[in-house]
Amino acid sequence: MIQKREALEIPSALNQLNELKAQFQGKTPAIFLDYDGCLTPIVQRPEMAVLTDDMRLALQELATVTKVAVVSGRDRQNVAELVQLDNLYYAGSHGFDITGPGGMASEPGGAKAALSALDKADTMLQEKLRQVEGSQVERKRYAIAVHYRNVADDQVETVRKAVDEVLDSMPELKIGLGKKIYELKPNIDWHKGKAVMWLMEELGLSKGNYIPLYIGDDITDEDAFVELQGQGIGILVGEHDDKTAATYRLESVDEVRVFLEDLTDTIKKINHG
Ligand SMILES: O=P(O)(O)OC[C@H]1O[C@H](O[C@H]2O[C@H](CO)[C@@H](O)[C@H](O)[C@H]2O)[C@H](O)[C@@H](O)[C@@H]1O
Repeated sequence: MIQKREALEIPSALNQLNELKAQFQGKTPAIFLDYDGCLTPIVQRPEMAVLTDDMRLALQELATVTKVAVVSGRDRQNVAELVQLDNLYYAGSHGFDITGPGGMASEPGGAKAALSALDKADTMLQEKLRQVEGSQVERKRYAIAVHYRNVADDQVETVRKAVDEVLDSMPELKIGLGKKIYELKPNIDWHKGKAVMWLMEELGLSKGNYIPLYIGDDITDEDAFVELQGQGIGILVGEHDDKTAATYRLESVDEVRVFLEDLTDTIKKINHG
């Protein structure tokens, strides 16, 4: 039975570090990280969310001691270019498009069939929203984010209506919600949680020596928190509009970096017995 609580009811990962690490039970944590709101703060536009050198260094160090994957709603190529580290795994479009070191590349959710619907929806949305000031249509390979962060409050309904109209004519797609975005995604039972478990299997991490640890801030990260209850650790950054299935929380992107730096030292000790 999945447990969900208010974000403020769950303990801080930094305050309860020892308790959290006890759950590793000698296993090495494999690290799965969301990008926006986790590795970079939420900002006005997607192209402004740039990774700091400090965070990049923390990720680089971590990837020398364990497997590290960025699991993002962004386009996979886009997020890989923002992170700029080639020893990480990247799952883009909410886990539909995955690459990793050594030329690893896979699209395990089977989203290719939705490509032409996404192309059509992209064109329709660009057309419908051209007049809505502040709106932004962000095409990813296997999703479209319609941003309304910079849209006047009384125009947000117009954005939603345009999204619903497009979806009405496209059974291949479904809606997803996020922070000031409506997302159009393939209408397939695949999400970040399934992508995490797929990576655990594919990388041979499910055999008992690794425990998955996922950090994220948004509603789409809940699929991963749900998947990991009882078999891993979920950490929510900040809060979103709903209850969470994560078991710990971190306040901010800065706290994520501090936590990851500590984790690198801990994993070094685990790996050296
Ligand atoms: O799964 P994530 O890596 O967290 O990606 C989720 C969405 O993040 C981006 O949008 C969000 O961040 C923007 C920059 O801070 C912000 O302006 C926007 O309001 C947020 O919703 C990204 O642009 C989307 O494609 C991702 O789906």
